[in-house]
Amino acid sequence: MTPVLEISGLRKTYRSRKGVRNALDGFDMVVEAGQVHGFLGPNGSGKTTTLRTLLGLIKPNGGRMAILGREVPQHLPEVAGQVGAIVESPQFFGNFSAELTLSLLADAGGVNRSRVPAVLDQVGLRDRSKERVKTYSLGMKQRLAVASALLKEPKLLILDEPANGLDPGGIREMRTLMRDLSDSGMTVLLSSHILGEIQLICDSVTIISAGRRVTSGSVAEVLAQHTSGAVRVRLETGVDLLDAATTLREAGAQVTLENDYFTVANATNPALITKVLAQRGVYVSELTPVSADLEDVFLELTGTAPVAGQNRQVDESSISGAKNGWGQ
Ligand SMILES: Nc1ncnc2c1ncn2[C@@H]1O[C@H](COP(=O)(O)OP(=O)(O)OP(=O)(O)O)[C@@H](O)[C@H]1O
Repeated sequence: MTPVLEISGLRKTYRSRKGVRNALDGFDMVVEAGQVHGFLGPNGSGKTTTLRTLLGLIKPNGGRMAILGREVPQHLPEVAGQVGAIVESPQFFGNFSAELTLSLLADAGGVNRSRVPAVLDQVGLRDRSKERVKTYSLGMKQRLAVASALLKEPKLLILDEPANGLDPGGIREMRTLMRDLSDSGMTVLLSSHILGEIQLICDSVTIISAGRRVTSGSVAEVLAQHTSGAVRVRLETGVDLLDAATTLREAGAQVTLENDYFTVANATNPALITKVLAQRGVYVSELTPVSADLEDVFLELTGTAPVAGQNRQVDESSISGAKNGWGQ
């Protein structure tokens, strides 16, 4: 099936009196149909530039982009009707109700007003739709913004930081809304730096750093590729943890002592731990991989600066294997 969104080798250079900045340095991204796709990156990594370029608001310096199989910006007029986007926080008139706001937006966009109650239902604002927008919480205003993007029944919905500034309740509502939209068959591209949320909401992710993709895939794949590599070790009760840790350290392991267990970093061959300890008559009662969360992966990957002028994506770089079982 044709991906809903394909970007390859996208470049954008900003020139100012202070010099030249490569905001996008050969960026690649693919979003498959029906996914809620998280677009993650630290501040200034190029997320907004990517989304604005995709929507024809900025002219790229190179690369290729396609939405629903059509090259953009050349064919943007043909696909624009199938893309809903909120890239900058929309401003609403506080004295208008949500219903009036959406009705006027429907008129302006050539959409039948009969869509208004439907989108109000979709975002859960039907009950409050006759109240003035200035009485709304930030979360409700965000949902109104999403409602405005849903008026034309898009196949692809692009949201830049939709959970920004929301309290936990607002984030939960936004999360439910994203899932409901995805269940209805829509593809959602969500830029965010709220990693826990992305992990909960998204099926797949692309992580960008310094204008390049540093990893992509399903959330599970990304986490699996970047397990912390550490294992947690518990020993039989009564065994001296410090002694056992010293034994492992002497054998070359990186050991961190905790209260009633220790962790061994980069343990590519955990059997080595049991073997070294058993040779000293110490037996392991538990050996568990320490799982990484998206935040660990994000920090690890976005901390790796891409090499200037090198065009390939960072996740295509070769990763050198562990040599001695301790990952060193
Ligand atoms: N109009 C501009 N002129 C010059 N530089 C710009 C311009 N817009 C963005 N940049 C620079 O391009 C880089 C990418 O910015 P962009 O806004 O795309 O990042 P972002 O990932 O969306 O960041 P944030 O999460 O802070 O919104 C940054 O270094 C930014 O300072």
